[in-house]
Amino acid sequence: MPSVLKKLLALLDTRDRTAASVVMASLVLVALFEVAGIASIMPFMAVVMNPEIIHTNRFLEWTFQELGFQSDQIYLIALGLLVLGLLIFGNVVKAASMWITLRFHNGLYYKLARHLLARYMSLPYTFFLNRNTAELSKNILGEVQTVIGGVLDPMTKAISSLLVCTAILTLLIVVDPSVALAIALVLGGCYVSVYKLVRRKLQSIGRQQVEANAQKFKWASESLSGIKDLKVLGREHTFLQRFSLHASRHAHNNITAGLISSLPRFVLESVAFGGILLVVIYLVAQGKGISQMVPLLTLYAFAGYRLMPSLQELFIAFAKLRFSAAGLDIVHHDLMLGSQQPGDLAQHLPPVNRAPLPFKERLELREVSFSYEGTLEPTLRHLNLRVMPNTSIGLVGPTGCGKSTTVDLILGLISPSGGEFLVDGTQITAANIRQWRQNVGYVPQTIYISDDTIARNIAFGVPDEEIDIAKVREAARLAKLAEFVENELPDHYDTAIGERGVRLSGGQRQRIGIARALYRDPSILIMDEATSALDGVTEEHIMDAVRSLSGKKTIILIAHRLTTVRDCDVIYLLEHGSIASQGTFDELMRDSSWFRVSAGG
Ligand SMILES: Nc1ncnc2c1ncn2[C@@H]1O[C@H](COP(=O)(O)OP(=O)(O)OP(=O)(O)O)[C@@H](O)[C@H]1O
Repeated sequence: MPSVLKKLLALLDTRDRTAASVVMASLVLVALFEVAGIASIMPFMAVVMNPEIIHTNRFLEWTFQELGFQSDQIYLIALGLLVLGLLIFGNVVKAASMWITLRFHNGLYYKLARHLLARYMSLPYTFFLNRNTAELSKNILGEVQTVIGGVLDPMTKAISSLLVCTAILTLLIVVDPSVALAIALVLGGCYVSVYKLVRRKLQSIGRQQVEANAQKFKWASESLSGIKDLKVLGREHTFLQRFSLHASRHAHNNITAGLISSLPRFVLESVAFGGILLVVIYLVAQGKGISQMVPLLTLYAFAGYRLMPSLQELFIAFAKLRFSAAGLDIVHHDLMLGSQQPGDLAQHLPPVNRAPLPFKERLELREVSFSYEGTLEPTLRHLNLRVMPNTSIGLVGPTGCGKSTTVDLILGLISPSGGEFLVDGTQITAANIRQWRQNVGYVPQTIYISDDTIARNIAFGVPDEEIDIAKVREAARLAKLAEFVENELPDHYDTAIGERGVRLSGGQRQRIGIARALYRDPSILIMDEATSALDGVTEEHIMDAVRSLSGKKTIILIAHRLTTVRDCDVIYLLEHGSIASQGTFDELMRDSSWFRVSAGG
């Protein structure tokens, strides 16, 4: 349990800790009012049973005289109203404390989820090559919820219940130490024994729950994103079964945890009821009269009425903490990824606008090697490549030879494990990569389309008020998309195109990708198989547009169809991760047999 507290505290910054202290202070107040409410019942009942006390008790007599009461009856009514007032005010304090707690918990939920998303986004691209994105979404949405609902909330409740229990028990000890001790031992002993019995089980199903939850998210997400293939192959049932397996395990674990949490209540209710009977027998045996017994019994009954739920809440809180600790482990671990501090994320996400890194002389990959994590053979080996500004180069080669990996390196998504990536002699590192990328427009093999309008998809990620519609149109014109958008779509650039662009054809999606890359008028345009989904005529149109940029922009083209790279100034032929040959189209036709065969000549 101390490690849970340590991890939770590590997630809080100074402001959160101050807020937590305010919550704690409010909980102490609640406990004090709780006990004051209970404590005031006994004297009140004693006075009701025997109004003579008003004059025999020095304090009561003093208040009677000082406040000028006319009769015992009026005094009794006033005393009753005072007790009622105390109870009502206690409940007002409780409501205020609940409000403070809710604000703290929900504020922290928002903050942790935001921090976790920011943390993931600040991590290098290679991190995402090894992690399932459905699992990451689950951590941001589900596990952060577990930290709040399963750790912070029960912890607050445990502290509050502990305070209330201690306050009530102190009161009972003041009134009658032996009975109070017996109550504490019986009730406390029952809960502690049950907790000891079930805590391992709770911890183990808690761990299973994290895994079941991750699998649930994964299969739900994969069933829906792969729906087209599933339908065609008729495999919906298999995916549904995979989802159901984990979803039902998740439900079962929840049932077990819920049952374990409420089990002691039933036992304890009988024990407590029996306890009251025992107290009566004990008092009768001591020869106490009814007028002495009623106030004391009222106190015990009321104390029990308050103590039992608090004890039960304390138990549930501990059970929940055990069950949810694994979720906290995940959030704590992932928030610390790549850093020691969870609170410094704003610095990790690079600033949006920085001047582009100058590219005036040459881009150079020098003796570059690269290996993916978990692979035996390096993907790139001693690769040397030079690109001069405003020239066009083509990257060709057999499938799997490392073309996309080379482009990822130029984009700074991965870093070379050997050799150097230089621009005008400056090494590209994490410190200047954002500035370098300001120069680059990139069209990948598969275009990510967001469930949004055409304009927002072209000016991707630009805040609405900053979208330059003239630039959107120009980019669409260059990507041969303008005619379709302006003549065929009902709302033109404001037409929504559905999740992942389901309302578009493959070629249209590809053209959105090209327009997106051109929107900010980059000085370097990198196209990775960007036209392979297009028909020959459209490809020719787009390549015409690309050719019209030659001499004005640096162009790097990856293409399977060698005619696409025909007009490039230099074509690099990659084989097994290094440059096997380079030259113009005609030179490679002359020198490379692979090139000749691929070109069909
Ligand atoms: N994330 C990854 N983890 C491990 N290996 C990878 C990863 N991505 C690519 N590879 C491997 O690296 C090699 C080069 O891949 P790359 O995508 O760069 O080739 P390519 O020349 O672009 O291929 P294609 O023409 O088929 O697109 C391949 O053998 C591939 O299996």
